[in-house]
Amino acid sequence: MSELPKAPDVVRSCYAELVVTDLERAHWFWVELLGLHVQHREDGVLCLRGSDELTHHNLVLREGPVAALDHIAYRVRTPEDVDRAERYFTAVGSPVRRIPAGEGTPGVGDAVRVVDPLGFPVEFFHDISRAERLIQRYDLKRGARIARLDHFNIVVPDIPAAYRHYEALGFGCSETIEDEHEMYAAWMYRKQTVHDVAFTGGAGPRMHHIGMATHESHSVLHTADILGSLHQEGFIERGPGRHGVSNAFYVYLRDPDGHRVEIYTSDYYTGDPDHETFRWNVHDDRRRDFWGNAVIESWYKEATPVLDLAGNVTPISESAIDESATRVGADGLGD
Ligand SMILES: O=C1C=CC(S(=O)(=O)O)=CC1(O)O
Ligand SMILES: [Fe+2]
Repeated sequence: MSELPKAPDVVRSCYAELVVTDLERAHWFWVELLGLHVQHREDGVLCLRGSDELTHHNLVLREGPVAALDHIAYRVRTPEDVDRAERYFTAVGSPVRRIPAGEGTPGVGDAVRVVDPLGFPVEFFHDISRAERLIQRYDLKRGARIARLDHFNIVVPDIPAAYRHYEALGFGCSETIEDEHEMYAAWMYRKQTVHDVAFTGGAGPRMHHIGMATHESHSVLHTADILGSLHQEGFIERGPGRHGVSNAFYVYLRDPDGHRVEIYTSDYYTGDPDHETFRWNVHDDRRRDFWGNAVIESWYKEATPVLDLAGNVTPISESAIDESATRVGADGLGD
């Protein structure tokens, strides 16, 4: 097989574009409840960001008929890396579309969108509009006090294939869940934290969740308290709790369309060149919740469909393995 072109130099996971069926209802959840800042609004589109985000957005909500992931987006180091992404994904046989500045997502410059080998719609871009510095605008911080987007979690039927794809893009691996036969999950990074992307085993391609970072664990608790106060506790799916993997403090919510979001804080540094992968045994019931709390079935089974470059929902393939069927203490749902 001839040598592949050089992969693009990914800096970080930057934003996701989600299709929502009712933009006003989504505005209530993501802006009024969670406190994301509105950077841009136009007919049927909302561009939102956390307080630490210095570029145009971390989340784009676009009103449409079917709740789905339109694309996830990685920022690359240079404009030339957008060209590299186009060459690389063309060489691996992916559908590729170049999107000139002004013709794609508001605020984003020249970009390339692909359907990657895992079936996910992914954008690579460098140029994006700058935004007002809100890092110390404590007067504007509300709800979950979200700082920035931290990661994407994607559902894939073949975890080793996902691992190989992202390893080829230069991602490191911080943690895995394994046994002597299988890899059940993996967390991979380009920025120097636990992950930019994680893989959950299951029927896919589907989007499991977007992880939004907040600075303090009391903001995670405060998010749950706000929902309780509003008698909207039904939006809480899992947690609050302490993860085994990543050591982060977390709560998972489902938005009005069922899109899952994790409010996440206090993971750790992974930037040394010899950083070693920490491997959890699938039979350790502290792996997903360090206190041994059960992972409810919807967290393993439910996820968001993804669109192809034509905007059609991508069919999914079943997974050969099912972590939730592994009998492990509190969260084994199998026999
Ligand atoms: O961000 C994450 C960190 C850890 C976990 S887990 O539930 O601890 O595996 C899940 C997660 O991928 O959402
Ligand atoms: Fe996560």
